[in-house]
Amino acid sequence: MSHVDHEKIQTAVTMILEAIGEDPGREGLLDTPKRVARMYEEVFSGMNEDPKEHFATVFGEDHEELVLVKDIPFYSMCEHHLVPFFGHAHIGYIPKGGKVTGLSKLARAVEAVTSRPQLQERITSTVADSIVETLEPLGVIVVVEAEHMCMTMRGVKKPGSQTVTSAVRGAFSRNEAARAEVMSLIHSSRA
Ligand SMILES: Nc1nc2c(ncn2[C@@H]2O[C@H](COP(=O)(O)OP(=O)(O)OP(=O)(O)O)[C@@H](O)[C@H]2O)c(=O)[nH]1
Ligand SMILES: [Zn+2]
Repeated sequence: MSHVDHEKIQTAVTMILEAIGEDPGREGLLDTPKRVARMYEEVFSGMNEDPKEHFATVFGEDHEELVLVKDIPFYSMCEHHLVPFFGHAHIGYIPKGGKVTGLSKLARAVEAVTSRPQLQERITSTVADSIVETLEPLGVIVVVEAEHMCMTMRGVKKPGSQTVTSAVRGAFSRNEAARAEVMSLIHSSRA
């Protein structure tokens, strides 16, 4: 069963089209309310997903050194304007006690958290806290870099501006050198 109410979205989209002076009955718009409902089902597919569930896959690998998955692309919807913001997430953690998770699970957690109306700060801290609560690592650092369409196509209109947020937990919050090392690795292959 779908987790979104398609009929409600269709009614709302029809009303928005009328409100802006469009004719929802014209040919090009006839299926638009249905399409938008399907699109919202897809882009908000993480509404009922707990990112922590992805960290159930744990390997008993004795690696108490940095694991960094960087440049994880994501798309999300800004909760203030319901327009996209998109960019990359970088996740580094230092496992403890053999609790090493599958690399793809870090990207899956990003997918779960970004697939709902969001704030960039909340994406960043939710991913970091999910890792802390499940893998109990020595440290976690999450960096998110994004462009917000509400700042580019409308409003202040500043295309190209990037918002960078970070969340640091455990060893990374106490150790400036460790933090600096991860930041340089994140940006190492950039032009
Ligand atoms: N902190 C934070 N702010 C965000 C995010 N996405 C969008 N915003 C901001 O949310 C704010 C909403 O401000 P409001 O004054 O309520 O709305 P507005 O009149 O549409 O604001 P403008 O965008 O300045 O035109 C704007 O400053 C957006 O840039 C986000 O992920 N984090
Ligand atoms: Zn916005």
